[in-house]
Amino acid sequence: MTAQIIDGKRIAAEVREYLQQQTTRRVADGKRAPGLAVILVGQDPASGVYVNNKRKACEQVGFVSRSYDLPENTRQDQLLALIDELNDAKDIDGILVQLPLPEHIDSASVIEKINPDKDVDGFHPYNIGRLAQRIPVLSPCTPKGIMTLVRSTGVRTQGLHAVIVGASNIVGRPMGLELLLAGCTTTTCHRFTKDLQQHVAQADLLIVAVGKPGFIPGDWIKPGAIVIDVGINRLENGKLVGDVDFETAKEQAGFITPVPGGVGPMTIASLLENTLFACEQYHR
Ligand SMILES: Nc1nc(=O)c2c([nH]1)NC[C@@H]1CN(c3ccc(C(=O)N[C@@H](CCC(=O)O)C(=O)O)cc3)C=[N+]21
Repeated sequence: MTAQIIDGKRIAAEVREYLQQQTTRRVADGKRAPGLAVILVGQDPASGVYVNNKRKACEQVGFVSRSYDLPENTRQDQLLALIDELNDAKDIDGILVQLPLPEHIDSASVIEKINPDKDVDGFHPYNIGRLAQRIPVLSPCTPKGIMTLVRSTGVRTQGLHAVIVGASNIVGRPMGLELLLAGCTTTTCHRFTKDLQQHVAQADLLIVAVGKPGFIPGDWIKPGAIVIDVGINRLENGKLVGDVDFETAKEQAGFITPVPGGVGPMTIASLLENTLFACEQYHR
């Protein structure tokens, strides 16, 4: 069996097309375009690439993007003051602070400072709490994008056994909530999980977000499973690979996302969806 490739790049482009139409309509109606502020602290090269992709995507759909590139030695109180200013800015609907932040800044305090109505990353405890209670919400972009990718397969999610490998704040744990709400039976595996292989083998839907190249070998995967690879690992030869061994996995899976061109572009499309949602809900 050879898996169908879930083309995240194409699906993300379709989402952006829709958002662009909505934005054009808003502007034609005399309303302002959605505005996103993107804050990057320090010079991490990978973060730089992602942040530029976000800014480009914003402009492409007609949103206004405001960029803040702050030096590595920015103090926490300076960053909090900037967030305060953006919380009050009438033309800004979304505030994104790229993670990870430098060691001397406490990310939790920064995330909690963002007005939950402008928290387009969906990381604020208020929004995570709302997600847990199934109240419509700004939800974390990567899990949100993954739900769009899973829906694109046409497979009904109710009753599937979903196994998530990785329990981070930004992917694994909110992913578990999304899948639970979609009617899956969910298992979340993490560094202390015993016999990971046995859990992976049970997965009708497998989500892997650990950040280790080729961490899941193809022969662990249940035949016909939907496999979503969140990892983005750059090898020494410059090649980008996921956490799943793609070549062997595609012989087992029913559907699989590639890296690059899978979850990454969808994460950005979901960020734009959240920004339009924030604009329409809260700052008409
Ligand atoms: N506050 C915050 N929000 C985030 O959403 C956030 C973050 N911090 N920190 C880092 C992670 C990672 N992330 C990606 C976004 C796009 C691609 C992406 O466009 N990937 C391309 C390849 C990009 C490349 O060439 O390196 C692809 O998979 O095809 C990847 C990763 C968002 N994150």
